[in-house]
Amino acid sequence: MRLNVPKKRIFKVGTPFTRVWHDNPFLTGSLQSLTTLPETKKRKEFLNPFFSKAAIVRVEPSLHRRKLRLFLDTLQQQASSATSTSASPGKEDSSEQQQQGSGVVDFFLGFRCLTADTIMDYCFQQDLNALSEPGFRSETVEAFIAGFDLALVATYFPNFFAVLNGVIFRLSEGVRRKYFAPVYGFQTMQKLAEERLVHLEKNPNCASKTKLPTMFDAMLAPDVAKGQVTPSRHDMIADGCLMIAAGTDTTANVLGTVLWNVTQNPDVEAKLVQELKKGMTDREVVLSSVELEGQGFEYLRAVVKEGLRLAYGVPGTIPRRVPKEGAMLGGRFIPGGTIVSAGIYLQNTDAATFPDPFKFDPQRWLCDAETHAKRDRQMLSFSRGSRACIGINLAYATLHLTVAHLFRRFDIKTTGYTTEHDMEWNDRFVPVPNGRIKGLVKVREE
Ligand code: HEM
Repeated sequence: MRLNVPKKRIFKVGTPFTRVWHDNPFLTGSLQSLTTLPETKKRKEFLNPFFSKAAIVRVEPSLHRRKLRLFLDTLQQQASSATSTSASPGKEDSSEQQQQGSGVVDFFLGFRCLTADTIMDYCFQQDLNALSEPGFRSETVEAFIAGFDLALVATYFPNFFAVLNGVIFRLSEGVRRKYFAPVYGFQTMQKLAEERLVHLEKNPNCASKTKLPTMFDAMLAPDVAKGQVTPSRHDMIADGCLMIAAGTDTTANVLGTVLWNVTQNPDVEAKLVQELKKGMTDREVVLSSVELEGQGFEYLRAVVKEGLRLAYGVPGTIPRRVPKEGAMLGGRFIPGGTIVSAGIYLQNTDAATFPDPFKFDPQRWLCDAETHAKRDRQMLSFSRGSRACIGINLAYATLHLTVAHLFRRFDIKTTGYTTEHDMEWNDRFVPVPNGRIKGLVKVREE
């Protein structure tokens, strides 16, 4: 039952509405698969400190800003090597163009390489080196992307999905890779998480040398006095897969939404660039996310917030089971065990809270405190309550840093390289667009 009203009752701290989970060979055992609050709380005792704001800020210089520099340097090379003849709007294969130094960049892939490398480096202290692949064409990232083709099958036809996996798992790696890319994508995530865990088990002190623990370090060193128990190996690997699956596309989608909408709205772009030029006088300097969350970057934050709203996070259902005694929802009694859901898409486009809801209008976030709080409460992009997104701080840091430096340094033209149709999306658990957002990159004039 899809409900648009009682999200405050369902998505709150200590909610009696439990997560619904269908068995899945990759993610069962992970935080996301835990349905009851006590078991969720136990796992979060390990994970929450790792994803806290303080923890993210602490690693930022060696993580985000390093990855961001790599990303920006690649764009810089593209912009510098562009020739006047090679980049013409409407050419079909802009990834090829990108390799030839035409100045056209496949941002769909670029953003995913950035988010995948950032998340993996943060969680495992080891990334895919995807940002260094020519044209951002990382085979592993492409396999992750293909993985979403199976997400809906896994959600709506879990039994068929289990049988399918059983069959595909028996095939050789080469065959899986060639003919079953979505499954191969998930298997790749599983393998990477496992490799990292094995490495840590064999080298228990390696994190203390770098002072940057991975998410597994906390789990491998439980606080026995607090009654903590290391999750099983299988469950830790599932958590590793979960972080890549949950954080890569979601964050990259917001970046794509922002890039498209800003470049399609000259007034918005002019305002954003004006603010960035004022706050970032030297365009080569990389600021911290804390600086970008301070005074002088209000419009930047409004742009990111509006991008989050219209990227829809997980747009379809985020299902919850009604507690066994039943519940009154929207003035009706709903029997216990019924599966209900409030879709993020419906919440984020509620016309009563967001007038002209499909318009990309960062200005709507620059309002009085009461209206801002009301709009903020209505947004469900990261979900809310006990099962809200655990990666919200990592996501915000990535978004503020990337949007600020991307638009400060580069003038990007998407018209002629990306169409409205490319940007229309389908629900594959996350929104998957028809095409890929591409743009011609030039260094912005001072
Ligand atoms: C803009 C980026 C992101 C958006 C919009 C987003 C959105 C969401 C949403 C809506 C949920 C709840 C899903 C549900 O209830 O079924 C969720 C859960 C989750 N997210 Fe995110 N997410 C983002 C980034 C990240 C990142 C960067 C990470 C970590 C690397 C992450 C890790 C998780 C995890 C582990 C859960 C499961 C929490 C639980 O089961 O209690 N997310 N996210």
